[in-house]
Amino acid sequence: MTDLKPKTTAGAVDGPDVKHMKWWGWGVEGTAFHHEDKPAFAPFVKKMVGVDLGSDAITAAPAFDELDIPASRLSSEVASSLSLVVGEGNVVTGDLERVVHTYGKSIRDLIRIRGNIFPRVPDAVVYPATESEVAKIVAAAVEYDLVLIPFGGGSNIVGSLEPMPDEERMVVSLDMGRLDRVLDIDEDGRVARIQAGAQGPDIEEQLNAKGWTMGHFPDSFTHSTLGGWVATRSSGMQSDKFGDIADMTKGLRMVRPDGVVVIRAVPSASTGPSLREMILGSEGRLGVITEVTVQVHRIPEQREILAYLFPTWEAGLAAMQAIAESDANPSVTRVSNEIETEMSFATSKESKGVSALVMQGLQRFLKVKGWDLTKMCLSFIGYEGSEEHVSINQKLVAKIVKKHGGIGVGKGPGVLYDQKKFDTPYLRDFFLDHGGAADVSETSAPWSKLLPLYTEVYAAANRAFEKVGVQGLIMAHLSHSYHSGACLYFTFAFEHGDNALEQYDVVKKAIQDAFIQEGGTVSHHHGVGLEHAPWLGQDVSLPGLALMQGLLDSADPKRNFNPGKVTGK
Ligand SMILES: Cc1cc2nc3c(=O)[nH]c(=O)nc-3n(C[C@H](O)[C@H](O)[C@H](O)COP(=O)(O)OP(=O)(O)OC[C@H]3O[C@@H](n4cnc5c(N)ncnc54)[C@H](O)[C@@H]3O)c2cc1C
Repeated sequence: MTDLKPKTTAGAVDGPDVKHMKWWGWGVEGTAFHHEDKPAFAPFVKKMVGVDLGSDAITAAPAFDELDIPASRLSSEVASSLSLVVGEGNVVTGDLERVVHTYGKSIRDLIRIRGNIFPRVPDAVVYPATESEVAKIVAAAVEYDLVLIPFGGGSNIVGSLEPMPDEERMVVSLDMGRLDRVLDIDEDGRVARIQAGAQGPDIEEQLNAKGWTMGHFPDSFTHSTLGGWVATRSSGMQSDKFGDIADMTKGLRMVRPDGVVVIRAVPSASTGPSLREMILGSEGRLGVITEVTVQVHRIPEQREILAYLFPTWEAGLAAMQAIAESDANPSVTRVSNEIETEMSFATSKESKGVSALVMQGLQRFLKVKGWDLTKMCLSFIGYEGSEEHVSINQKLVAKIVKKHGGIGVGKGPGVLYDQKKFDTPYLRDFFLDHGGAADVSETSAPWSKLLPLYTEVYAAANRAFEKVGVQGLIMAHLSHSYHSGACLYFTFAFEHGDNALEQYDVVKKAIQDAFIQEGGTVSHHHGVGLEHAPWLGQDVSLPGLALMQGLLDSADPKRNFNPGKVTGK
């Protein structure tokens, strides 16, 4: 459990036993990134962005009692009404709880938290335990004209949670964390009914205990919820095999003021415009998702992630496309560009003894083959299923890798990648401590457009770095492959000045503009929130945006449900 004890919160009330991340950053207290055993990391960061990790932290998070948190505006009438529904201990107005529920975890959010920027904070956090309690809170939201913001794990990075700064009405954050159970597994239909507030580890523990897995593993897995995944159209790293959350979601229940929308879990339906699809990605604007029926799979007999190296980024991309076109069916296809590859090696522990010799031998071998090692790209490909399936697929992929000039480097790096995959987010807070800002932007585009898009994103980001006067780093990987194209995931970083938010906005805008200009989408899996809303009209067309706004306006005429998100209105 995260240590959520505030330093000073006059009038704070302890909430129920629901897991939250630390108020100022990613993950749990007491866990942090460090680089003492990674000798190549500090020199890499110094070379790429000029930040000196050897110096003491310069922008550590403030003490909680230094924050200026607007007082709760919850009226005693509304407090009593909500307490009647969920019990007094589950209506929390303490400052710490309200701050934890204000933002997600984007770099904008982290900078604002460290900068003591809290224009509007929820006035209360309410913890329902059942769907009928959710229904009564939804009714209260309409009756008292409250703003209700469903809260999952608070991990989104697009501004999907923050109350609008000029919101005059009372704002209630509806924390779904007590609805965290797998309710039922239909072994014939291979679907499970799961409560929306269940976090990734809750889900997998309960399913694994019965021999099943959902197979949804976003990088934020440890701190995000099923309801949040559905409400943002999330995608996990094994989507090549299991699909995105939109594919996995077969049915759901969503509470609205006029009752519960029930999407039954049938294999496929021809029942007019898809309500299921309308609710996917709705970011709390159409109602509160209480339960989702997802497809599940037997825990595979065998699971392996193998590492490969390609001589260039172009070769790596071409190999991923060829794998997508082939009969192979891997669970993960991922290839990093040369800078991200260098970063991966820089964040590895120093090789010693036999592994150092192997590494040196490999480098000599690749040089003899004519590789320029500064252009080399690291790839991970995952395999899951029966022993036979894994073996056949590894053979199919090996042929494709060879054809594209790559080589296999075995299981070792894949095992490490698999073990460390959920630790990377801690790096951002550490970097921020040292005056560096880092964030991500992701898109998807058809195979034929990926390389031109990649080239333009690089050029646009570098122009933006120059404009704001920083030495910036941008790196990329292909993270999810589809029949028709793939997701490209960019990470950018720079040493920020006093105007970090303005600098960030310039770089982020340059990248998002390039996505749209080059035929990509505004977001492959992070959703829209407030952050991506300015590009939505260009992405879905203006008539498309008007249609979406029409749906939101008619579904929520008084704008009680997370107003402002997705469409910006
Ligand atoms: C370090 C890091 C790594 C990430 N990696 C990935 C990744 O690999 N893949 C990926 O897809 N995303 C990733 N994300 C983004 C984020 O984890 C996802 O957007 C996730 O789906 C959010 O889930 P959550 O439970 O935290 O939702 P929250 O952040 O709490 O909420 C997000 C939105 O969903 C709404 N919502 C939440 N629950 C409900 C509900 N029950 N009913 C209705 N609306 C609801 C909220 O109102 C809000 O609008 C990452 C984020 C970070 C910080």
